[in-house]
Amino acid sequence: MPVPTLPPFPDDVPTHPLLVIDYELLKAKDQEEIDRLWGAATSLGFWYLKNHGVQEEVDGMFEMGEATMKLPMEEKMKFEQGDDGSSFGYKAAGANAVDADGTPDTVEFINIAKDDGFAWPNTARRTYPSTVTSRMDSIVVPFIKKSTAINSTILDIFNSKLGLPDDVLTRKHSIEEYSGSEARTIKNPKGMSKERLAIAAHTDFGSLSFLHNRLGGLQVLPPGIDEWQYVKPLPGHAICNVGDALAVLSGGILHSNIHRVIPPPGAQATYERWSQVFFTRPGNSVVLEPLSSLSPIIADAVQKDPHKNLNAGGATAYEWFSRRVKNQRIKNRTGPETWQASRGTEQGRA
Ligand SMILES: O=C(O)CCC(=O)C(=O)O
Ligand SMILES: [Fe+2]
Repeated sequence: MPVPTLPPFPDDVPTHPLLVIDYELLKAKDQEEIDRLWGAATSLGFWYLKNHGVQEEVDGMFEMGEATMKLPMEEKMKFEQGDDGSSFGYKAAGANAVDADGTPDTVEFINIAKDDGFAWPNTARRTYPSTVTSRMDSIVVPFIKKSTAINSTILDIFNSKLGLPDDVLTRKHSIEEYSGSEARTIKNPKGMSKERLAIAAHTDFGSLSFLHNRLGGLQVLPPGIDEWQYVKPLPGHAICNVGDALAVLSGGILHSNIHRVIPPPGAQATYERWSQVFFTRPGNSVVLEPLSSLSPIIADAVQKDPHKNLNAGGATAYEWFSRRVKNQRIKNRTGPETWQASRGTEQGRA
Protein backbone atom coordinates (compact mmCIF):
# COMPACT_ATOMS: atom_id res chain seq x y z
CA MET A 1 0.00 0.00 0.00
CA PRO A 2 1.46 3.40 -0.90
CA VAL A 3 2.18 5.44 2.19
CA PRO A 4 0.84 9.01 1.80
CA THR A 5 3.35 11.83 2.13
CA LEU A 6 2.86 13.31 5.57
CA PRO A 7 3.91 16.79 6.70
CA PRO A 8 7.19 16.81 8.67
CA PHE A 9 7.35 16.88 12.45
CA PRO A 10 7.69 20.58 13.45
CA ASP A 11 11.04 21.82 14.74
CA ASP A 12 9.61 24.37 17.18
CA VAL A 13 8.03 22.10 19.80
CA PRO A 14 9.74 20.71 22.94
CA THR A 15 11.20 17.34 21.98
CA HIS A 16 13.08 14.78 24.04
CA PRO A 17 16.04 13.14 22.31
CA LEU A 18 16.36 9.36 22.61
CA LEU A 19 19.38 7.16 22.04
CA VAL A 20 19.29 5.21 18.77
CA ILE A 21 20.04 1.54 19.43
CA ASP A 22 21.00 -0.75 16.56
CA TYR A 23 19.22 -4.13 16.82
CA GLU A 24 21.78 -5.80 14.52
CA LEU A 25 24.52 -4.83 16.99
CA LEU A 26 22.48 -6.14 19.95
CA LYS A 27 22.02 -9.46 18.18
CA ALA A 28 25.77 -9.57 17.53
CA LYS A 29 26.27 -9.02 21.30
CA ASP A 30 28.20 -5.78 20.71
CA GLN A 31 29.17 -4.72 24.23
CA GLU A 32 29.18 -1.00 23.55
CA GLU A 33 25.66 -1.14 22.11
CA ILE A 34 24.47 -3.28 25.01
CA ASP A 35 25.85 -0.66 27.42
CA ARG A 36 24.07 2.14 25.54
CA LEU A 37 20.80 0.21 25.69
CA TRP A 38 21.30 -0.33 29.42
CA GLY A 39 21.93 3.40 29.90
CA ALA A 40 18.67 4.25 28.11
CA ALA A 41 16.60 1.60 29.90
CA THR A 42 17.79 2.67 33.36
CA SER A 43 17.33 6.42 32.81
CA LEU A 44 14.29 7.54 30.78
CA GLY A 45 13.38 3.96 29.90
CA PHE A 46 12.77 4.92 26.22
CA TRP A 47 14.99 4.46 23.17
CA TYR A 48 14.78 4.21 19.37
CA LEU A 49 15.51 0.85 17.77
CA LYS A 50 16.80 0.68 14.21
CA ASN A 51 17.50 -2.29 11.94
CA HIS A 52 14.69 -4.25 13.61
CA GLY A 53 13.54 -5.83 10.34
CA VAL A 54 9.79 -5.56 11.06
CA GLN A 55 8.90 -2.60 8.79
CA GLU A 56 7.01 -4.63 6.21
CA GLU A 57 4.84 -6.25 8.86
CA VAL A 58 4.27 -2.86 10.55
CA ASP A 59 3.02 -1.38 7.26
CA GLY A 60 0.78 -4.42 6.85
CA MET A 61 -0.60 -3.97 10.38
CA PHE A 62 -1.48 -0.35 9.56
CA GLU A 63 -3.33 -1.54 6.47
CA MET A 64 -5.14 -4.17 8.58
CA GLY A 65 -6.03 -1.42 11.08
CA GLU A 66 -7.51 0.80 8.38
CA ALA A 67 -9.64 -2.05 7.04
CA THR A 68 -10.77 -2.93 10.57
CA MET A 69 -11.70 0.60 11.63
CA LYS A 70 -13.71 1.02 8.40
CA LEU A 71 -16.03 -1.86 9.40
CA PRO A 72 -19.51 -0.79 10.57
CA MET A 73 -19.55 0.00 14.30
CA GLU A 74 -22.04 -2.80 14.86
CA GLU A 75 -19.54 -5.30 13.44
CA LYS A 76 -16.62 -3.92 15.48
CA MET A 77 -18.68 -4.05 18.68
CA LYS A 78 -19.15 -7.82 18.24
CA PHE A 79 -15.46 -8.07 19.11
CA GLU A 80 -15.42 -5.49 21.92
CA GLN A 81 -13.00 -6.12 24.81
CA GLY A 82 -15.74 -5.97 27.48
CA ASP A 83 -15.70 -4.52 31.00
CA ASP A 84 -14.11 -7.31 33.02
CA GLY A 85 -10.46 -6.29 32.59
CA SER A 86 -9.71 -8.32 29.48
CA SER A 87 -7.84 -6.29 26.88
CA PHE A 88 -8.04 -8.44 23.75
CA GLY A 89 -10.40 -7.30 21.00
CA TYR A 90 -11.81 -3.93 19.91
CA LYS A 91 -11.93 -0.79 22.04
CA ALA A 92 -14.21 2.02 20.82
CA ALA A 93 -13.19 5.69 21.05
CA GLY A 94 -14.37 7.14 24.35
CA ALA A 95 -14.51 3.82 26.21
CA ASN A 96 -11.56 4.73 28.46
CA ALA A 97 -11.12 7.69 30.80
CA VAL A 98 -8.09 9.97 30.45
CA ASP A 99 -8.34 11.58 33.90
CA ALA A 100 -9.97 11.40 37.34
CA ASP A 101 -13.00 13.36 36.05
CA GLY A 102 -13.80 10.62 33.55
CA THR A 103 -13.04 12.63 30.38
CA PRO A 104 -13.27 10.13 27.48
CA ASP A 105 -10.28 9.17 25.33
CA THR A 106 -10.41 9.67 21.55
CA VAL A 107 -8.64 6.59 20.18
CA GLU A 108 -10.09 3.35 18.93
CA PHE A 109 -7.93 0.28 18.74
CA ILE A 110 -7.80 -3.43 18.03
CA ASN A 111 -5.76 -5.69 20.33
CA ILE A 112 -4.68 -9.14 19.18
CA ALA A 113 -3.37 -11.58 21.80
CA LYS A 114 0.11 -13.04 21.40
CA ASP A 115 -1.52 -16.33 22.40
CA ASP A 116 -3.86 -16.19 19.40
CA GLY A 117 -0.93 -15.38 17.12
CA PHE A 118 1.05 -18.39 18.31
CA ALA A 119 -2.01 -20.70 18.36
CA TRP A 120 -3.18 -19.75 14.87
CA PRO A 121 -5.09 -21.32 13.05
CA ASN A 122 -6.54 -22.40 16.38
CA THR A 123 -8.17 -19.94 18.76
CA ALA A 124 -6.54 -19.47 22.16
CA ARG A 125 -8.12 -16.43 23.81
CA ARG A 126 -10.85 -15.00 21.53
CA THR A 127 -11.99 -14.42 17.95
CA TYR A 128 -11.38 -11.31 15.80
CA PRO A 129 -13.02 -9.47 12.87
CA SER A 130 -12.54 -10.92 9.36
CA THR A 131 -10.16 -8.04 8.54
CA VAL A 132 -7.81 -9.55 11.14
CA THR A 133 -8.32 -13.27 10.48
CA SER A 134 -7.85 -12.88 6.72
CA ARG A 135 -4.41 -11.33 7.41
CA MET A 136 -3.26 -13.64 10.21
CA ASP A 137 -0.98 -15.78 8.03
CA SER A 138 0.46 -12.99 5.90
CA ILE A 139 0.82 -10.15 8.44
CA VAL A 140 -0.46 -10.52 11.99
CA VAL A 141 1.29 -13.74 13.01
CA PRO A 142 4.63 -12.65 11.47
CA PHE A 143 4.33 -9.29 13.24
CA ILE A 144 3.63 -10.97 16.60
CA LYS A 145 6.41 -13.53 16.20
CA LYS A 146 9.07 -11.04 15.09
CA SER A 147 8.12 -8.54 17.80
CA THR A 148 8.22 -11.28 20.44
CA ALA A 149 11.70 -12.31 19.29
CA ILE A 150 13.00 -8.73 19.45
CA ASN A 151 11.65 -8.13 22.93
CA SER A 152 13.03 -11.43 24.14
CA THR A 153 16.52 -10.52 22.84
CA ILE A 154 16.25 -7.32 24.89
CA LEU A 155 14.95 -9.19 27.96
CA ASP A 156 17.94 -11.51 27.73
CA ILE A 157 20.31 -8.56 27.80
CA PHE A 158 18.52 -7.13 30.85
CA ASN A 159 18.64 -10.56 32.52
CA SER A 160 22.39 -10.58 32.35
CA LYS A 161 22.85 -6.88 33.26
CA LEU A 162 20.63 -7.43 36.32
CA GLY A 163 22.87 -10.30 37.42
CA LEU A 164 20.03 -12.83 37.27
CA PRO A 165 20.69 -16.54 36.71
CA ASP A 166 20.32 -17.55 33.04
CA ASP A 167 16.87 -17.38 31.49
CA VAL A 168 14.95 -16.04 34.50
CA LEU A 169 13.29 -13.27 32.50
CA THR A 170 12.79 -15.56 29.51
CA ARG A 171 10.88 -18.01 31.70
CA LYS A 172 8.80 -15.22 33.20
CA HIS A 173 7.83 -14.25 29.63
CA SER A 174 7.43 -17.71 28.18
CA ILE A 175 5.63 -18.15 24.89
CA GLU A 176 3.73 -21.15 26.23
CA GLU A 177 2.11 -19.52 29.25
CA TYR A 178 -0.93 -17.35 28.55
CA SER A 179 -0.20 -13.69 29.13
CA GLY A 180 -1.46 -10.19 28.43
CA SER A 181 1.06 -9.81 25.58
CA GLU A 182 -0.67 -8.28 22.57
CA ALA A 183 -0.39 -6.37 19.31
CA ARG A 184 -2.34 -3.07 19.25
CA THR A 185 -3.25 -0.95 16.23
CA ILE A 186 -4.43 2.53 17.25
CA LYS A 187 -6.32 5.20 15.32
CA ASN A 188 -6.77 8.76 16.56
CA PRO A 189 -9.17 10.72 14.31
CA LYS A 190 -8.02 13.95 12.69
CA GLY A 191 -9.24 17.36 13.77
CA MET A 192 -9.27 16.85 17.55
CA SER A 193 -8.64 20.02 19.55
CA LYS A 194 -4.97 20.60 20.36
CA GLU A 195 -4.97 19.78 24.06
CA ARG A 196 -7.47 16.90 23.91
CA LEU A 197 -5.84 13.77 25.28
CA ALA A 198 -5.98 10.88 22.84
CA ILE A 199 -4.47 8.49 25.41
CA ALA A 200 -4.20 9.32 29.13
CA ALA A 201 -0.88 9.88 30.87
CA HIS A 202 0.22 6.43 31.95
CA THR A 203 3.05 4.01 32.44
CA ASP A 204 2.86 0.86 30.33
CA PHE A 205 1.41 -2.12 32.19
CA GLY A 206 3.74 -4.88 31.03
CA SER A 207 7.48 -5.35 30.48
CA LEU A 208 8.50 -4.01 27.05
CA SER A 209 6.66 -2.00 24.40
CA PHE A 210 7.74 -1.95 20.75
CA LEU A 211 6.02 1.06 19.11
CA HIS A 212 5.83 2.38 15.56
CA ASN A 213 4.71 5.96 14.87
CA ARG A 214 4.42 7.96 11.68
CA LEU A 215 3.17 11.21 13.20
CA GLY A 216 4.01 13.04 16.42
CA GLY A 217 1.71 13.16 19.42
CA LEU A 218 3.52 10.84 21.85
CA GLN A 219 4.94 12.83 24.76
CA VAL A 220 7.02 11.88 27.79
CA LEU A 221 7.32 13.57 31.19
CA PRO A 222 11.00 12.92 31.88
CA PRO A 223 12.18 12.34 35.48
CA GLY A 224 12.78 15.68 37.20
CA ILE A 225 11.24 17.73 34.38
CA ASP A 226 7.74 19.17 34.61
CA GLU A 227 7.19 19.75 30.90
CA TRP A 228 5.67 17.28 28.47
CA GLN A 229 8.15 16.70 25.65
CA TYR A 230 7.42 15.07 22.29
CA VAL A 231 9.13 11.96 21.04
CA LYS A 232 9.78 12.64 17.38
CA PRO A 233 8.92 9.75 15.06
CA LEU A 234 11.90 8.71 12.90
CA PRO A 235 11.13 6.71 9.74
CA GLY A 236 12.07 3.04 10.11
CA HIS A 237 12.87 3.46 13.80
CA ALA A 238 10.76 1.83 16.48
CA ILE A 239 10.26 3.54 19.84
CA CYS A 240 10.87 1.07 22.67
CA ASN A 241 10.13 1.48 26.34
CA VAL A 242 10.15 -0.29 29.68
CA GLY A 243 6.82 -0.97 31.43
CA ASP A 244 5.79 -1.41 35.06
CA ALA A 245 6.28 -5.16 35.29
CA LEU A 246 10.00 -4.92 34.48
CA ALA A 247 10.37 -1.87 36.70
CA VAL A 248 8.94 -3.84 39.63
CA LEU A 249 10.84 -7.09 38.91
CA SER A 250 14.12 -5.14 38.66
CA GLY A 251 13.55 -3.27 41.93
CA GLY A 252 13.28 0.01 40.05
CA ILE A 253 16.61 -0.34 38.20
CA LEU A 254 14.74 -0.40 34.89
CA HIS A 255 12.56 2.69 34.52
CA SER A 256 8.92 2.73 33.39
CA ASN A 257 8.29 6.34 32.38
CA ILE A 258 5.03 8.26 32.15
CA HIS A 259 3.84 9.13 28.66
CA ARG A 260 0.64 10.23 26.91
CA VAL A 261 -0.69 10.90 23.42
CA ILE A 262 -2.16 14.19 22.18
CA PRO A 263 -3.09 15.14 18.58
CA PRO A 264 -0.11 15.49 16.21
CA PRO A 265 1.64 18.88 16.36
CA GLY A 266 1.75 21.61 13.69
CA ALA A 267 0.78 20.77 10.12
CA GLN A 268 0.44 17.08 11.10
CA ALA A 269 -2.71 17.90 13.13
CA THR A 270 -5.02 17.58 10.13
CA TYR A 271 -4.12 13.89 9.62
CA GLU A 272 -5.43 10.74 11.24
CA ARG A 273 -2.81 9.40 13.61
CA TRP A 274 -2.01 5.69 13.49
CA SER A 275 0.29 3.81 15.80
CA GLN A 276 1.25 0.18 16.07
CA VAL A 277 2.49 -1.42 19.27
CA PHE A 278 3.53 -4.84 20.48
CA PHE A 279 3.40 -5.22 24.25
CA THR A 280 5.40 -8.00 25.90
CA ARG A 281 3.95 -8.81 29.32
CA PRO A 282 4.89 -11.49 31.86
CA GLY A 283 3.02 -14.78 31.98
CA ASN A 284 -0.27 -14.49 33.87
CA SER A 285 1.01 -16.32 36.97
CA VAL A 286 4.19 -14.26 37.42
CA VAL A 287 4.22 -12.49 40.79
CA LEU A 288 5.27 -8.86 40.49
CA GLU A 289 7.89 -8.29 43.14
CA PRO A 290 11.60 -7.39 43.00
CA LEU A 291 13.71 -10.46 42.16
CA SER A 292 15.98 -9.69 45.14
CA SER A 293 16.45 -13.32 46.15
CA LEU A 294 17.87 -14.11 42.70
CA SER A 295 20.13 -11.09 42.23
CA PRO A 296 22.36 -9.17 44.67
CA ILE A 297 22.21 -6.24 42.24
CA ILE A 298 18.42 -6.04 42.60
CA ALA A 299 18.56 -6.69 46.37
CA ASP A 300 21.02 -3.82 46.67
CA ALA A 301 18.88 -1.45 44.61
CA VAL A 302 15.81 -2.18 46.72
CA GLN A 303 17.76 -1.64 49.91
CA LYS A 304 19.35 1.62 48.74
CA ASP A 305 16.19 3.21 47.41
CA PRO A 306 13.11 1.95 49.24
CA HIS A 307 11.43 5.26 48.33
CA LYS A 308 10.99 4.09 44.79
CA ASN A 309 7.80 2.55 46.14
CA LEU A 310 7.38 0.19 43.24
CA ASN A 311 5.26 -2.09 45.33
CA ALA A 312 2.82 -4.09 43.29
CA GLY A 313 1.42 -5.61 46.49
CA GLY A 314 2.38 -9.12 45.45
CA ALA A 315 -0.08 -9.00 42.54
CA THR A 316 0.33 -11.46 39.71
CA ALA A 317 0.88 -10.02 36.23
CA TYR A 318 -2.70 -11.07 35.44
CA GLU A 319 -4.12 -9.20 38.45
CA TRP A 320 -2.00 -6.10 37.82
CA PHE A 321 -2.96 -5.95 34.18
CA SER A 322 -6.68 -6.64 34.53
CA ARG A 323 -7.02 -4.15 37.39
CA ARG A 324 -5.53 -1.39 35.23
CA VAL A 325 -7.54 -2.29 32.11
CA LYS A 326 -10.80 -2.63 34.04
CA ASN A 327 -10.55 0.63 35.97
CA GLN A 328 -9.77 2.78 32.98
CA ARG A 329 -13.10 1.76 31.40
CA ILE A 330 -15.68 4.51 31.75
CA LYS A 331 -18.44 1.90 32.09
CA ASN A 332 -16.80 0.77 35.34
CA ARG A 333 -16.41 4.31 36.68
CA THR A 334 -17.99 5.19 40.03
CA GLY A 335 -15.90 8.34 40.66
CA PRO A 336 -12.30 9.61 40.87
CA GLU A 337 -11.41 6.49 42.87
CA THR A 338 -11.85 4.38 39.73
CA TRP A 339 -9.15 6.42 38.00
CA GLN A 340 -6.88 6.00 41.03
CA ALA A 341 -7.49 2.26 40.88
CA SER A 342 -6.26 2.21 37.26
CA ARG A 343 -2.84 3.62 38.11
CA GLY A 344 0.53 1.88 37.99
CA THR A 345 4.00 3.18 38.91
CA GLU A 346 3.28 6.82 37.98
CA GLN A 347 3.84 7.78 41.64
CA GLY A 348 1.43 10.68 41.51
CA ARG A 349 3.05 12.38 38.52
CA ALA A 350 -0.05 11.95 36.39
O1 LIG B 1 0.39 5.88 20.14
C1 LIG B 1 1.45 6.05 20.74
O2 LIG B 1 2.38 6.71 20.26
C2 LIG B 1 1.66 5.46 22.11
C3 LIG B 1 0.60 4.48 22.54
C4 LIG B 1 0.72 4.08 23.98
O3 LIG B 1 1.39 4.70 24.78
C5 LIG B 1 0.03 2.87 24.47
O4 LIG B 1 -0.85 2.33 23.75
O5 LIG B 1 0.34 2.42 25.59
FE1 LIG C 1 1.88 3.49 26.50
